[in-house]
Amino acid sequence: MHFGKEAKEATGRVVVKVPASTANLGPGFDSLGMALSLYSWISMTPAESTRIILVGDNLEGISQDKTNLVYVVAQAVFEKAGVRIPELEIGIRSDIPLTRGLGSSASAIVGALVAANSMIGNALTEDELFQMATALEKHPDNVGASLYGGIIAAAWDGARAEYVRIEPPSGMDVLVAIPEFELSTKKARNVLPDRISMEDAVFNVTHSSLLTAALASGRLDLLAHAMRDRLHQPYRAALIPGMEKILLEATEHGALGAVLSGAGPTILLLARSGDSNNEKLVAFVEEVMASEGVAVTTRWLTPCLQGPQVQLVGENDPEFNLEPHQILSNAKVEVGA
Ligand SMILES: Nc1ncnc2c1ncn2[C@@H]1O[C@H](COP(=O)(O)OP(=O)(O)O)[C@@H](O)[C@H]1O
Ligand SMILES: N[C@@H](CCOP(=O)(O)O)C(=O)O
Repeated sequence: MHFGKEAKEATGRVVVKVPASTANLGPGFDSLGMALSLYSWISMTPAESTRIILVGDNLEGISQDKTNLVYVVAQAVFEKAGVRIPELEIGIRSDIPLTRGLGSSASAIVGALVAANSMIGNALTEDELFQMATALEKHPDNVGASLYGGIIAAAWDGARAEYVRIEPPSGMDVLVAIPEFELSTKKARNVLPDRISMEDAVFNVTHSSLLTAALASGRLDLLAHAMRDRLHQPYRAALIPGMEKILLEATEHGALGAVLSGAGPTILLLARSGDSNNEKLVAFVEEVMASEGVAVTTRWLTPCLQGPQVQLVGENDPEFNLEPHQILSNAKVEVGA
């Protein structure tokens, strides 16, 4: 039983920084994921009574009681490890906008798993965390990318998830066009058909395989061909005005490839770093979305090469007595490896 040992260890504060993720990359539905240079932070410490503090503007509507996803996931870790820590002080800050297809839920799940596990001396293995995260999220693409960083190719059979991590090719930047409106993953999965034709299934298997191999071998020239999809994007297009035109025409404006990010509504474009056409690409995307009356925020990101970074703050550390919002609201908060 872990109780005595871990309960004693769980006295300090843990701060975890977790990357956002983009899933599918076009044809790799529920399989391919890439971590992005956009982050959320979770601080966690045992407390006399549970308090959940939300920091920043991106967490509106998130529950602050024991139904909160981060609290629930942390308790699942303690239960699996045989530890009881029912009351927690949790601070959450997220630069990842919610329900936009940038993996906010996966980042919250991975952050909660890693923070809770760090509190109890890493009683669970990384693989156990990946299995738990996949079962919670119901697909391994976002959680795998947030947990391992880089690009992951994964498969889940409902019982066990396996993955291979791929180092992202160098020289590749990521442009995201984030619409103002929200689209929950649940809603965007509900529009998918129960059955597809053999022709479309073959199209996706072949393109997903080519894409995985192209990413693994740095063949950026193949992305435009390989990032096409017939499994989910055509059905989701009706939910995202402007998406179809951007996906069709982005390569004419200098993109290496363009896809729906996760379940949307964010549109993600890959481009060569430092390409002189990159500002024109932004203008093209903004014009298309504006012509559809959709307000978007465009941002350049890069693939994030590492998973969660953990900082342990001991009880005697002066930082321990700061309020979570003081720790997390500092824009420069950087968590060491
Ligand atoms: N930090 C967080 N704490 C608690 N719940 C969160 C947090 N981040 C995301 N969530 C939950 O995940 C939901 C968004 O998940 P989802 O619809 O899959 O979109 P996405 O993961 O693409 O942002 C939010 O509405 C919220 O319920
Ligand atoms: N494979 C999933 C990915 C959902 O990603 P999210 O970031 O939108 O939650 C899907 O396409 O449904």
